[in-house]
Amino acid sequence: MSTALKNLSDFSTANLPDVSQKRFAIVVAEWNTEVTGALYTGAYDTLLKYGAQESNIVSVQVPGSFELSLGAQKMAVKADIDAVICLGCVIQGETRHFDFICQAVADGITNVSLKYNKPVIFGVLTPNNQEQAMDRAGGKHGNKGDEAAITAIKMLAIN
Ligand SMILES: Nc1c(NC[C@H](O)[C@H](O)[C@H](O)CO)[nH]c(=O)[nH]c1=O
Ligand SMILES: CC(=O)[C@@H](O)COP(=O)(O)O
Repeated sequence: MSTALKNLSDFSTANLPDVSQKRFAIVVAEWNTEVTGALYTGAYDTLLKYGAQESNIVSVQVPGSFELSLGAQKMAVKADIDAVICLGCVIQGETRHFDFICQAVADGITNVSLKYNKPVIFGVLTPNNQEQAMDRAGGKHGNKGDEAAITAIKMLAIN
């Protein structure tokens, strides 16, 4: 498997832009809070590590990943928000509900980003089970929250 024993958060941090004056919104789904909380910590700490100011990070919770798109839109519409990071974890159940949520949130977040011409980052895990989720929220495959924060920073370098 392509991800076996691989740290998926092994990304380049060369040539990152100065984001000391940039304002970020982090929108977090409450579902699977053990996972999304770890994603949030990863994203928040990574933003600070690479130059963002605590006072320039706005955090918002939504009930589930399906609501991330509206949460992102409520943040992206604000003139003083430069980038939005969406964090969630949708775990496959017995039915096709998983498919509809994942597709809806991927499409919804993309539409918000294009509508407001701002980075809106898809930091949503879509694992088959809890173990796969934890592996990507600070486990052996890294932290998708870290990746999402770095992605937001890198996108702000594009004018
Ligand atoms: N099963 C998961 C959900 N389900 C809830 C939906 O996201 C949504 O809140 C509901 O359908 C009402 O609109 N959400 C997750 O984030 N993760 C899941 O595993
Ligand atoms: C992805 C989900 O919404 C999940 O909780 C649904 O589980 P199920 O498909 O077994 O109803």
